[in-house]
Amino acid sequence: MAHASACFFSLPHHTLSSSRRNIHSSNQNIPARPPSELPVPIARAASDGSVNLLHAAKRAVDSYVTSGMVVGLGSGRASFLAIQHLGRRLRDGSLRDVTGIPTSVSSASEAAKAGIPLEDYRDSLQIDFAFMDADIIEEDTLAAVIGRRKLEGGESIIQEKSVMKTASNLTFIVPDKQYGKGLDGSIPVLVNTGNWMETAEEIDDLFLGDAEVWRRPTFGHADPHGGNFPLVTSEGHHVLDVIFTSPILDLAQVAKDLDRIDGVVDHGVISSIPSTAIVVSKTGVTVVNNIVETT
Ligand SMILES: O=C(CO)[C@H](O)[C@H](O)COP(=O)(O)O
Repeated sequence: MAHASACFFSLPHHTLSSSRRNIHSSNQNIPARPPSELPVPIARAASDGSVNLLHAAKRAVDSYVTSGMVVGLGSGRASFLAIQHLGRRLRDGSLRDVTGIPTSVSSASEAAKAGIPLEDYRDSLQIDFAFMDADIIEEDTLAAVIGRRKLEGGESIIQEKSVMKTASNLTFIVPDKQYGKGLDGSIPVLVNTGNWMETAEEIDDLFLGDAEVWRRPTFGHADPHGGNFPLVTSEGHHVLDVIFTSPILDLAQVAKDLDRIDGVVDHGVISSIPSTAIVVSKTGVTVVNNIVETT
């Protein structure tokens, strides 16, 4: 089984000229069968929208993966469904010669179970397509936040972002309640451990009144200092959760502001790259993109 490499390099950002950016959305609702027509366990799932999560995961694979591709395998519930579907398509022979690049230890393990041939991420890789769950997606820009979840050893926001930025084509899968404008909640920020408190104070000053900054604990009691067991990631960083209590109006700007602070290594915002979002609701899925149209 391939393990995610801990060695990452700084990769070129894809840039979008804002004047050329043409955001459009296509409402492609896949009608869901009414729960009454479905077998009982699926009917139960339908009522909470998880059948549509499966539709979205299948759609990410069926619309974008073709034989011979190198595919970045995301992390999270929908990504794991997509990994399982990709494994099934490889087993039934409708797809061939696909190589998976896991974004995390858990996606590597899910892919190994699904029988997907894997390679570790490396700087020189060409990744044709990647899919990923997101914690939130900003409407229109499709800037995303990842990494709110508990990191279960070996997980790496840096690795996940490297795979996503390298992919020629990127699709997020997100529930509709996590898609919109002015969403709030936390943004994880990776910081050097030595001067973490100064870094935390600078971030606190930057977002004064809009956010609180808490160091993430490994387990147990949490407080602004990270409790008795503050988390140190596999790459040796602390995670500061910048918890926005006011709506975040411009995620790309938040990312730029964070990038300027000494001691900040990376963060969970991914912005300004061409991407598609498959937005999942109880009634279906909607596909939205921010792809630049060249004329
Ligand atoms: O951080 C993330 C990926 O890096 C995802 O946002 C996270 O895994 C979401 O998980 P789920 O969709 O299962 O709630």
